[in-house]
Amino acid sequence: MDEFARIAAYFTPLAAEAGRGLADDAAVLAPPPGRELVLTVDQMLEGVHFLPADDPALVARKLLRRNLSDLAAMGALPLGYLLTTALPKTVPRSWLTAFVTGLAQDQSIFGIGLFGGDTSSSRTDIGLTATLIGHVAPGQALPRNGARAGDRIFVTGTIGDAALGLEARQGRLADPSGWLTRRSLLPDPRVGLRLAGIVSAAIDISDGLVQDLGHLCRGSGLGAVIEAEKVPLSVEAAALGPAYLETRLTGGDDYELLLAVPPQHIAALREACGVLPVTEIGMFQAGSTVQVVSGSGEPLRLSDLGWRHF
Ligand SMILES: Nc1ncnc2c1ncn2[C@@H]1O[C@H](COP(=O)(O)OP(=O)(O)O)[C@@H](O)[C@H]1O
Ligand SMILES: Cc1ncc(C[n+]2csc(CCOP(=O)(O)OP(=O)(O)O)c2C)c(N)n1
Ligand SMILES: [Mg+2]
Ligand SMILES: [Mg+2]
Ligand SMILES: [Mg+2]
Repeated sequence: MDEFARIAAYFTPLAAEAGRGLADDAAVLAPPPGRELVLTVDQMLEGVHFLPADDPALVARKLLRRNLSDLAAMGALPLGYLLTTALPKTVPRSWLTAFVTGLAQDQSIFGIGLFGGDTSSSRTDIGLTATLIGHVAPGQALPRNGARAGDRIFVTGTIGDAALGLEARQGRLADPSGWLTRRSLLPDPRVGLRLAGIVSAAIDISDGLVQDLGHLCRGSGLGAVIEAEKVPLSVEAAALGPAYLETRLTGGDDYELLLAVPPQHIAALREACGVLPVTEIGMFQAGSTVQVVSGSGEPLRLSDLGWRHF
């Protein structure tokens, strides 16, 4: 099947109205009236972001969800996406069928459609990119640079499951319930929370809690202190014991939100998050470094702060 047959068979059925049946040279999108557009792009590369044997449906969904998480960090709601695929000849049709099934599933869950994309071939590894387009009320996008000294640091959900899940998928630790593996393969982006006017800064955790907190600190011209024992962890992660603390704090792939919250807004934050757990883990302060301390205030030495591409 050549590129054009493949687009028609697999991708045209996923197209949103703005995608014009994938029949024109580009998409034409009418932004929701009175809203600002929010644009983000992230890649999924075989061997870097996913394992060659991973279920293609889950690869597709994680591709969308990693981008949806960036929209969530901006306080934006999603509209749709552009997709690029670079596939080697060896990829069977069954891979593509599963891949588009995953896309369709998350399109329906998150209410998004496909606007268009680009298809090319790859010599060896699979390369995938999604550009998500969302919208936000004018001036309400959540910045990384708005934190103030004294703002409390909150995270959604639990931290560290995905990094442990990757270890499990690579056979380096046991995951009897499958929960850690699930969190590594299929993150839950926190889209739809109404955080504008409540949080002073936001970022999603992709590289690891400590490194991404460093990005908020740099953006806001501050330092921060967090208490390691306060970082929320799942029952499954807790069962592995303290040996995995550093992995949890720096491993990344969490796609939870890390938020700066003025103390007087904490009740409003909890209200906005409803049943989604949010946990206070520390505070912003004058300075420029991220300190991780134990309950007794002892500083923790981390050998690595988080994921970085070379
Ligand atoms: N190759 C690139 N070209 C242009 N902008 C980039 C590139 N890579 C990253 N950025 C921008 O740099 C910032 C940080 O990127 P990144 O670390 O990928 O953020 P995130 O973890 O939220 O995906 C974002 O504003 C992103 O748009
Ligand atoms: C095979 C494999 N190895 C390693 C990882 C872990 N990993 C890869 S990239 C990454 C950080 C997030 O990816 P990045 O491309 O930096 O996304 P962004 O920060 O731009 O959202 C992590 C934790 C993985 N998910 N899969
Ligand atoms: Mg990125
Ligand atoms: Mg991000
Ligand atoms: Mg990154």
